[in-house]
Amino acid sequence: MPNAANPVPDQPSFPMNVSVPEARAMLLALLPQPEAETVTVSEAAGRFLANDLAALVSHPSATESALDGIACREADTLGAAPLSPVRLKVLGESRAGVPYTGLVGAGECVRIYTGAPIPAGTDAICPVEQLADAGTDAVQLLRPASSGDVRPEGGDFAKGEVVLHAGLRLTPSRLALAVSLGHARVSVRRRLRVALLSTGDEVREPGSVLEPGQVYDSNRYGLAAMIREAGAEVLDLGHAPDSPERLAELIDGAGGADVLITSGGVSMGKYDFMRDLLLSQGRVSFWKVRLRPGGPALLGGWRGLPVFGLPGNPVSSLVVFQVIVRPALTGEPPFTLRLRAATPFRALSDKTAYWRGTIEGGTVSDYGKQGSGVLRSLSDAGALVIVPEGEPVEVGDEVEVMLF
Ligand SMILES: Nc1nc2c(c(=O)[nH]1)N[C@H]1C(S)=C(S)[C@@H](COP(=O)(O)OP(=O)(O)OC[C@H]3O[C@@H](n4cnc5c(N)ncnc54)[C@H](O)[C@@H]3O)O[C@H]1N2
Ligand code: MOO
Repeated sequence: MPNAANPVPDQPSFPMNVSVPEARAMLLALLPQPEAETVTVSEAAGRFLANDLAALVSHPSATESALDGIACREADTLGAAPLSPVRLKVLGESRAGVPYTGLVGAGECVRIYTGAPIPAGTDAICPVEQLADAGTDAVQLLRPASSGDVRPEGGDFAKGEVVLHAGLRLTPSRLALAVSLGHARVSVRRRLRVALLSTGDEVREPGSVLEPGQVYDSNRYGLAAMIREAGAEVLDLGHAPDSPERLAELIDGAGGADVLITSGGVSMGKYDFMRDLLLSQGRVSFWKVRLRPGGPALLGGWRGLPVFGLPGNPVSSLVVFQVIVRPALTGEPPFTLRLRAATPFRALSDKTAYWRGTIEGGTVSDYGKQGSGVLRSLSDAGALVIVPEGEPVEVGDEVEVMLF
């Protein structure tokens, strides 16, 4: 039945009840590919690579020791044991950055430190813990030296090898890798500019005094943090009251953004203006996605600007961001793992459910309070359990889980 307050057209001009993958793909199709820019590696943290990165050097740059000890010939040390130690003559030392340049022969060794190149003629390491002192010029090995404690030149990557691929996000470990490949500056995509607007007469700034029925604008702050975590820039448009005119004015202020994300006002109530505003002055690409929480999500456009309308319920807005918007902004599919269910999880007949779950001992349990207004469920539970349409989960079943 159409709702008299905010009727849904009998024959809507836009798709309704799209699937989660369809919603992601439709949003992705509206986002621009930001230009490439060259920045220093310090500035590149969290950005997306525009080009493949090849190694400018090999790592290790020489065959080197993984331990502090001595470098020698493995064949000389076979059979070494505490009761039958092998004695080797010490010729000198090899330090990281200051290699030993001579040749090591049979019955000889060189003191060596972690990361130092192994001298010519040697192929194995014996750590200091397995050496007995035999004066300044000799050592006794209490066990054979091992070629496994040698790191071969280029064993991590070889000069010229493509190690990081275009599109990858420079996480801290990848940034460290880019530096170790020899890059001081890298070509990355400009950060997407995401305008953010929350709506609703009852929504108030943190720090203000609430009247009954009012709520703090938790969505806008949570979403801003999630946008930044996704590697994008936030253009904070603040908060709009339930007035289509004021909403339109504020949306017009999103100039220069690549996409606008709004919170609230997408459902069926008399004061839910987002859909009709886009229909009358912009366009609607879809309304409603087959997921819970977050079913009333909306995608459309406003004078060339893509607009994604998140539902106002606090859990719904953050979950829809994580499940649909983040993958489109980052190009990364959501990271999921499979765990056994320690409790049953209910299925919905026509929607994928993202129930809050608690992970313990390698299993996941129903958090219990699954209401879309129970914001603390996301913080307490820490996981979203993905239950496909019409497929209830029994105890012991494997389920797909997103960490949150
Ligand atoms: N008759 C129907 N009613 C509702 C339906 C429906 O299908 N038929 N869908 C429900 C679902 S599901 C959701 S989700 C919500 C989404 O509604 P809106 O996007 O229109 O959100 P609002 O009405 O503006 O607010 C809902 C709720 O969230 C609180 N809120 C809003 N903004 C914020 C904010 N920035 N920070 C914190 N909390 C916020 C708001 O006070 C309300 O309590 O609609 C259901 N209704
Ligand atoms: O999708 Mo709504 O989030 O169920 O409350």
